[in-house]
Amino acid sequence: MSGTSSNPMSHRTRIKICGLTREQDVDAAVEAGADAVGFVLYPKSPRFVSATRAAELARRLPPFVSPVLLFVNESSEGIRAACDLVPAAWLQFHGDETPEQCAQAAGARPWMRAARIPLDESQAFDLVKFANLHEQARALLLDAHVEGYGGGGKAFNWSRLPTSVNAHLVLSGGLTPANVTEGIVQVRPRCKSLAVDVSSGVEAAKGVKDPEKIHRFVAAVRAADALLARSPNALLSAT
Ligand SMILES: O=C(O)c1ccccc1N[C@@H]1O[C@H](COP(=O)(O)O)[C@@H](O)[C@H]1O
Repeated sequence: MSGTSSNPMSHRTRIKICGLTREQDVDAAVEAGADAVGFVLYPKSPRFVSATRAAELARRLPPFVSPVLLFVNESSEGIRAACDLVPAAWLQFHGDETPEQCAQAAGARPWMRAARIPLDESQAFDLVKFANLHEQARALLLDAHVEGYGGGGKAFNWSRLPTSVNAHLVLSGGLTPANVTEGIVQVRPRCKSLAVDVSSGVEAAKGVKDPEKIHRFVAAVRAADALLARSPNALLSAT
């Protein structure tokens, strides 16, 4: 398995803005250039929306901006019902689901699996093994291991990741306009392609996005893309 930093697919970092609950926040994410928007269908989350509400918000999306339905240990009936309401959605499994449960619940739909990476660096996490276990996932989302499963605004140490992972990765966990450029520069050379996912880092309050932070986040992602276009392995070769 080798890293694919020279892969032209990897030259534009995709952006997902997650935890949307309001029309104006969906519009702000689209207007800023998001490729995907996420709806949290986990009742314990402060960003929870029902499947009906997610469908209502998803109907605002223009072509080629994908809705993502985020589940934490949801029943297969619950997942199926939500998918019926938001037919074009990607699925994000962010709980304790097994690879088999994810694949079975998703059926033909594209899905990604959250890997919850310990903040305590004395605890090991084998991402290559995780990728092999989840080979049917279209992407692996890397988040910090926080209480409540996610949306904790905490970043793990990106330099702990293996130098080469044969998977499409979605970097998340505590990303902000101030740190996302560095996150991309650190992680993109290690994988097939990279997207980033942010929730807390572009909020004014839990479940309420700040359009100005969204714009700054997107600008910081584009700055990383420009940096990597000039020097694809800038950070890895310096370490
Ligand atoms: O947003 C939530 O409340 C949430 C709840 C349960 C699981 C995942 C959740 N959000 C996802 O967590 C990561 C990191 O978010 P943050 O940027 O650190 O706030 C992200 O993928 C969210 O989609």
